Amino acid sequence: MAELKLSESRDLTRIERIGAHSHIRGLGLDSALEPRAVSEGMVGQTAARKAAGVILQMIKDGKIAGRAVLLAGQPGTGKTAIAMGMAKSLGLETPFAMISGSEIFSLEMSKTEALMQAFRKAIGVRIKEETEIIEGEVVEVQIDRPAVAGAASKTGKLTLKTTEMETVYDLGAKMIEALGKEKVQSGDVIAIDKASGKITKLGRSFSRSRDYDAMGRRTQGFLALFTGDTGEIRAEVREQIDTKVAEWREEGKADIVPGVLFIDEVHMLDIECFSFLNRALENEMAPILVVATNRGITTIRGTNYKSPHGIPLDLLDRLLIITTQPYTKDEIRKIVDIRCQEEEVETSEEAKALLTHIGVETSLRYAINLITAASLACQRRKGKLVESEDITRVYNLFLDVKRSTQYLMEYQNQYMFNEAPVGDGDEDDANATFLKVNLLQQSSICVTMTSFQLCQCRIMLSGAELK
Ligand SMILES: Nc1ncnc2c1ncn2[C@@H]1O[C@H](COP(=O)(O)OP(=O)(O)OP(=O)(O)O)[C@@H](O)[C@H]1O
Repeated sequence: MAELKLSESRDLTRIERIGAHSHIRGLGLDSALEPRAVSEGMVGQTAARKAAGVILQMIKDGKIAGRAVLLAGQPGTGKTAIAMGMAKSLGLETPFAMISGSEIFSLEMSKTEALMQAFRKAIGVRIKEETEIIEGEVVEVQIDRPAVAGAASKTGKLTLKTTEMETVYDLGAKMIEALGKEKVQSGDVIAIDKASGKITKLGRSFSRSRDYDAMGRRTQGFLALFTGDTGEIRAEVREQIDTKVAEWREEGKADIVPGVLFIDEVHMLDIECFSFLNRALENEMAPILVVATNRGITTIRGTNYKSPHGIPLDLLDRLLIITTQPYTKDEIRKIVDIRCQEEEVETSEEAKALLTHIGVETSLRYAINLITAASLACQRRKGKLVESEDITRVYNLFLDVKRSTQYLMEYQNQYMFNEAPVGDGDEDDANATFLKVNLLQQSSICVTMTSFQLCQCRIMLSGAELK
């Protein structure tokens, strides 16, 4: 029974979720910030990765505040992947906060408060603490037991050996208790924090030649984010925290570490938020703002004006813009390879080639999504290697956007509230134009599809043209 439980719990702990970007481990740059073709899970997109690397260097140097970067590009061209790469390269010491533009509308607080909290999450305070640590190998612990129980508190002696010398320390009741709790015995290697009396067992000494620092002074740093996760924070509380942090900075007890705030889908913000961002970036403690969008020229939310990416021109003017480019077939193939590995799906070369073809004809995301689904299809037929037939099976089960749109166009009359262009005759209607453009874009893709699909597409196109 006990064995069963053990194996059950072991299985449970082995479950690891694989996210859309879990294969990204950095930006894949060398020490001269030159992008390697395939590195740290990153493929291609070299110009954008290099530009992101320069920003990263600026962040690491800590010399700039309030810079903002825009990652702009078509859907699925790796904008979020690059932002994740930046986050991974920064390491744990630099805060990285990530939100999606739409999140700020769904929280129980004002939009600007939500943005303010996101900003503060991306700013770290490193508090420097000088502590005295004694580290060494325990030679002997000697505890004097009081003659009558409870008559007086315990005392004792601890002999600690370092490379240079052996030192005997007098022990008080607190230290004796701490040694007991850690079950410290002769031969253990321990560290004692003199200020708090905390004892940490580092291990056992096998050879007595190890080097230890006795009374070494170390700077212990920790990062405390001065933000709150629960509801609105009153302005006074925020001010009090800021005053305290300013005091610590003056006394040299703390450093401010501006990190990175990444806002994905930035076009979802509205004019008030954009105005807030303009202002917030002026602050000397402001983090680096990285925003991403896949929108073209579109309406700025909250206004009737259109602007590139739906971002007001004054904010756009402050942004360093990095564009991402569509992937080549070869790059898609490499990303498919990496994802198959990441999702632990053994896939035949032929199946990978088919996935690549699908990625080129539909979208990279769709191709990636088919990997795990195809692996399930493979398991069903008790196969060991995902083959083209598995890919074809799931390709027929799950539609990509283009085939789904085709289907919609065909059966639109049977749907509720459809606003498709057929028959309404209004040339200015935005939806109609969008769908028409969509249809026209599909025509080139359909050519490579089956003759049945090609025929369907022609019918639809002629329908759109007829109107
Ligand atoms: N250069 C790359 N190297 C490795 N994987 C990538 C690369 N670019 C994209 N991917 C992967 O492809 C998928 C889609 O990319 P991603 O989500 O980054 O696109 P995006 O540009 O943010 O798209 P959208 O505009 O739709 O948000 C993700 O799983 C991502 O990790």
